Amino acid sequence: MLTKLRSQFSRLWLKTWSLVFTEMSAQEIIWLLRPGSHISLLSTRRVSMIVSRVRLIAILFAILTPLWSLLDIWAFPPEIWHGLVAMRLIATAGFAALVLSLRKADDISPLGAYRALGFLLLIPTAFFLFSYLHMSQFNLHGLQEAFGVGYAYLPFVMLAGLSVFPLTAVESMGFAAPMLLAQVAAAILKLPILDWPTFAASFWLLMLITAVSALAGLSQLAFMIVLVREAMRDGMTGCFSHTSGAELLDLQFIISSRSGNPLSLVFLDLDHFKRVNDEFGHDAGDRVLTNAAEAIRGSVRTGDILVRWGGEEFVLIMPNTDARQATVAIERVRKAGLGNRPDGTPVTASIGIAERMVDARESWRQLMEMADTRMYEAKKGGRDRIVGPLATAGQ
Ligand SMILES: Nc1nc2c(ncn2[C@@H]2O[C@H](COP(=O)(O)OP(=O)(O)OP(=O)(O)O)[C@@H](O)[C@H]2O)c(=O)[nH]1
Repeated sequence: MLTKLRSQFSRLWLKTWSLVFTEMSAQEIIWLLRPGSHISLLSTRRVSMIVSRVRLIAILFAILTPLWSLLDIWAFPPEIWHGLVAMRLIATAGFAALVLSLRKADDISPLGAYRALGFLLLIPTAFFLFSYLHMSQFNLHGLQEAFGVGYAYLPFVMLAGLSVFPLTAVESMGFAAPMLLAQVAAAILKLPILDWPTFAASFWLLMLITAVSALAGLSQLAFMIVLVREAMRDGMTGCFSHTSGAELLDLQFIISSRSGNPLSLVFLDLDHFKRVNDEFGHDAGDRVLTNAAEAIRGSVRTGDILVRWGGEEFVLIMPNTDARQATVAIERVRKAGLGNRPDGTPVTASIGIAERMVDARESWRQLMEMADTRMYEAKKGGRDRIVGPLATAGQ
């Protein structure tokens, strides 16, 4: 029942937003809804953006929160400002602790980013509740009342602040919910400043601000998704670019080491490619490259990752594939062909294969070096052949 409802909601979400974000694919629009299926490159960029913004806001608040005490001292009698200043100092310590905990932002996980953002919002939410509770014990008039009402605006500021984070719709709702509940709690505590008509009006406004913030967060995320997609792919061949390929390989190496599953890496360098450029021109060379990439992709599993590593060099990352399986797959690629040169002769490649376990490599760079060395062996051995950890397969 719940699954059916969820899939119906996803379909409705897809239909609605594909009218707005026309440049995004169906999968990318689902990424705007919830983070579950985000690709790792998007996750890492999002985590670092969330964390750096949390850090910036926490630094600002760690400075402004104690400074505001001067106004409290000026506006309120000691019995009120004593409590307020004490709470401000606790909040400042919280913000400072948050900044310190985010010093090493490089190795923060998505969960760590959630925790940081949650903590950033928790401090003012708690401050709002306690300050309101504290001030409700006093009868405020004139300027003091104006200052007191000012405290009631804190949830508005916090909810508006959510808009600076590239959050999915589900995340925005999740982070806004405790602040909305804090507002409800403040009303239930029957605070003197907040009567029911005022509460209803302000709650309505809070909901509107939440919706606008969520929309702003979604737009940021949409922009980020498009940027990541463009940076990820090599525009000409459609393969993963060198940078994203290196990140994906790093991730696959970690997954493979943890799970104990094999990971094969294939280095393919097209043979005598310079001659195509020299004899038929650069455009013909580009077509040969695009056709070769297409041919490789067409002959391997969908889970395999094809990267354009350099000019006429391709790297194929094969998760859960041992050296024997990789050799079989690459033989299949060679058999299917890599397309033709403009003169009709088949395109060939010198291929090096390395596998994490059988080659006992400790990092993806070592594995890459091994595959690269073997590719050169294949070149030296006469080209159009595979050199792998098991055997050398020639023409
Ligand atoms: N058309 C085209 N050519 C490129 C591109 N990137 C690199 N190249 C060319 O690829 C050629 C690679 O030449 P070499 O490294 O000498 O290799 P090769 O001619 O394939 O010879 P072997 O690798 O030894 O078989 C150079 O001429 C580059 O200019 C590209 O995007 N498009």
